Amino acid sequence: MPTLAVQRVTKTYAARSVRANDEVSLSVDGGTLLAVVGHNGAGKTTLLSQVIGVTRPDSGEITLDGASLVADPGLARRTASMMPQLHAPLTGVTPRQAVVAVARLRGASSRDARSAATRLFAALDIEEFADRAGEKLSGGVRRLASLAMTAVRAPTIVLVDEPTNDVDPVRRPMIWSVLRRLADDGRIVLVVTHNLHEVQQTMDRFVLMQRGRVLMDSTPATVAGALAPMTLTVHDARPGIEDSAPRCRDSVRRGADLELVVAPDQVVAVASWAVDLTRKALASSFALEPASLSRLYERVTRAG
Ligand SMILES: Nc1ncnc2c1ncn2[C@@H]1O[C@H](COP(=O)(O)OP(=O)(O)OP(=O)(O)O)[C@@H](O)[C@H]1O
Repeated sequence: MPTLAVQRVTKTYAARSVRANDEVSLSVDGGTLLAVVGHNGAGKTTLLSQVIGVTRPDSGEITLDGASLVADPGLARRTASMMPQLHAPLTGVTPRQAVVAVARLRGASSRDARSAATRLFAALDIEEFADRAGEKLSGGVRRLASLAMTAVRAPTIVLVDEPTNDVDPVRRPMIWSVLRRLADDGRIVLVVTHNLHEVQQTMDRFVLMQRGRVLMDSTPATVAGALAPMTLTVHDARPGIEDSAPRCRDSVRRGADLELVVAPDQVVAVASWAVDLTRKALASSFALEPASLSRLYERVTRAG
């Protein structure tokens, strides 16, 4: 299996003195679907563009099986394929022409390129748009076509920046299936996304970035195990009611709402307390939710 190693990579954009990546380190093996999550401006795209050799780190090293992608950006571009955050230029070409052309550039015969394109259009359910001029496509279909260009005859590393943006809820799982297949075939797949629910459902591992640094490097399964507590949100909670709450791990005010982190053995007591609050009109309603990556993200980024 190939291994991508990012070692203490730092990048500051001189124009704005922004330290976009600050000693970022991670190691990813082939077969891994890795999510890169974090607030806007956390440095996710900067990390990807250094892996593919478009941006050069100020310091640190990026290697694929020991070979430096920093010293040889040409190697980076040959061994990595990237779907950019912005739409791929599809003006004047159809998705089929674009995907076939990329496959041919990556060494496929004309026949193999055409059948690979057809398979991807079917997998993403965009066959009906495959021969339509790029400028006449909707934003979502253009993004799916861009993903097909990235995935066709993909090299060892696949980098994908916010693939599910503006794609409908029926086709979004198809995107994850295509990415999963790329990883299952032994590739290293890094996906920048803001969709934490999809990360929790589909990814092997995630790194959480904040202000250029890696705050967490974990797996959705670990998070689910470590976060056995539930969250109770009491809406329109009267000031001071937290004093009467049964024992809970943490409580925080969010405007008119009160949020409590509740251990499993306290769920019943806390739920009946919340029912009582609504009966006495001390709160309008409440919601009890299981632990989620979204909750963890909120907590970790607030603290970090
Ligand atoms: N070419 C550039 N020149 C100057 N500053 C830049 C450049 N590209 C990015 N930045 C800055 O570097 C920081 C990290 O940007 P980056 O695009 O890597 O973040 P991101 O995590 O991908 O954000 P988003 O989720 O909004 O896409 C931001 O403060 C951004 O404004």
